[in-house]
Amino acid sequence: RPVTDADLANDPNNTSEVLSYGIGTQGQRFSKLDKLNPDTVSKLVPVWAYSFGGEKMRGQESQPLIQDGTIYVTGSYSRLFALDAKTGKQKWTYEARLPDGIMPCCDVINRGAALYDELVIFGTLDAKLVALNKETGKVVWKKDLEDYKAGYSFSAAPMIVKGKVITGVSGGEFGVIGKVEARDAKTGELIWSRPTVEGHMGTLNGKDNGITGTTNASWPGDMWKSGGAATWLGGTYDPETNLIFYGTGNPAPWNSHTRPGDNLYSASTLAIDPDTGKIVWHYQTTPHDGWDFDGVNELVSFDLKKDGKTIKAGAKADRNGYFFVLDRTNGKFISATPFVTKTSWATGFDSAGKPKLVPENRPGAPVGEGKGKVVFSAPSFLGGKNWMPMAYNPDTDLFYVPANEWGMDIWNEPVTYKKGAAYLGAGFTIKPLYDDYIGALRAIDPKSGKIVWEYKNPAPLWGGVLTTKGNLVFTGTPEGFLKAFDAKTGQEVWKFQTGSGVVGVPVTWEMDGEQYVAVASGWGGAVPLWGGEVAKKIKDIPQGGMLWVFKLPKS
Ligand SMILES: O=C(O)c1cc(C(=O)O)c2c(n1)C(=O)C(=O)c1cc(C(=O)O)[nH]c1-2
Ligand SMILES: [Ca+2]
Repeated sequence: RPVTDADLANDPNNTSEVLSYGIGTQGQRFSKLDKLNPDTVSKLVPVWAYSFGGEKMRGQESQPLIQDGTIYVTGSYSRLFALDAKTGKQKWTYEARLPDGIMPCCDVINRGAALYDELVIFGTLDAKLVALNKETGKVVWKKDLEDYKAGYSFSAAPMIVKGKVITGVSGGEFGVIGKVEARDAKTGELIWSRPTVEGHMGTLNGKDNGITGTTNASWPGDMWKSGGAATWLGGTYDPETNLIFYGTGNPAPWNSHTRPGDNLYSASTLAIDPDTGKIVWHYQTTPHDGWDFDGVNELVSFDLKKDGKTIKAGAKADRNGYFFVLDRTNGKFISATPFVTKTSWATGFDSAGKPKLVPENRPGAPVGEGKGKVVFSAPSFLGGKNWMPMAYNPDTDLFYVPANEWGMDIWNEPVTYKKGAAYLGAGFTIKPLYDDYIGALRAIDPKSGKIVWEYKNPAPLWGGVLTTKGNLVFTGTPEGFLKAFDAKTGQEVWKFQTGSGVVGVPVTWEMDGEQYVAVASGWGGAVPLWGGEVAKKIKDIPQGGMLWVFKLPKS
């Protein structure tokens, strides 16, 4: 059965399939299934598991897709697996032949695929987009997103919007130019391209489509030519406003003293017209970022019911430690509240949506050829929240945010741009803030920003979240568990040990009247590579690479 635009629009209501990253393009990660609930979840049992195999046991961040009885799940090293959803029997696999020179910053991960028509589409670490026939696994088309030798890479799940496949790029740590692009999903032909650094020209149907921003005034000199703002996490799409929401990463280099100004459109959320690639509004969560506070986190559409009104809102739990609520029709700031215990870089946000900065907590300018003043900053550059997606439950009216409590020593160093080389101009060591936990799954009331409940986890949380009509919240832990919580109270109601750290994104669906849950297990991602003292603390977590599938039996 081919996947149509109508199927994708209906994804949040179709409980027998999961056709898109986010369980619907709005990204709520809410399932309408309720057979599994706090009363029945103790009966949830594993039915099969599948090994991603070989020596390639590394970070498995993928969200599986389920269509017509088949599971499509990506694995580390740019691999895609099609499996029979009932039995786990392998239908076909695809493995990208990756060149030696790829430069992913943060492990060899992949976050998932997109389904459209007869195709399953995913991106590879050498910055290519590949469309495979979903029945056979044969390549139908393949396109270069960018030049991997310049530091471009790809790790996100693509998104389908009205017949177009929407993608970003990774590479912010190499001074690439971020961009959002739309291609004809059936052919891969480029329709529009929108750079995310002010001063660069967009394209529409092969013609110039206007310079991004008005001028490059928010960047000094030539700094905009290697300005970063990588769109590495992928976006969400809201059919009600017909807008694509895309986050942008850190400005390059990290050393902010090289680039006085706001450095638009880095560390921002952009609202983009899916038909033309024009930026309709933007909101910058960290102006003139100096801490690697990539603003890529997903903007999740929801109805904000406040003061007797219903506002078409969007929420974003940002790497900088603040939970933002915006009017998604126009980008107007509504609120920003901290969702971690310490935000040293800013004391809050004013009513216009500008951060109240703490200037002495910005790492100092390099002194001559030497490093500048070291500051202790919280959150660390790995963020109050990183890539792992939150979930929103319209019944509890709560967001469930996978947060982390950590800080860093950070300092600046001199740096010059060189194509394909790391472009940071900074050094750092990440440190835990508390002895007993780093990770915290927090239930946040979007009306007040208040934390309604929290679950504390010793290791940093690095997996995505799922919530259900059955009053449950699922997420994984690096200690190896997939866990379920009561969505209203936060009480832990179920757990299962998968054998390796869970940094995947769980999904649920129904087959033959039984509710299923699937999650990928396999420790990895940025923490073991960049986590400093935290990485040392958790160095004994075993590697892995498995898809686990569970169900609630009929009897
Ligand atoms: O600026 C970028 O282009 C970029 C890309 C990625 C990526 O593609 O995974 C990460 C980051 N930055 C990053 O800063 C980061 O902390 C990070 C963590 C992870 C991960 O998957 O664990 N990826 C990335
Ligand atoms: Ca980054």
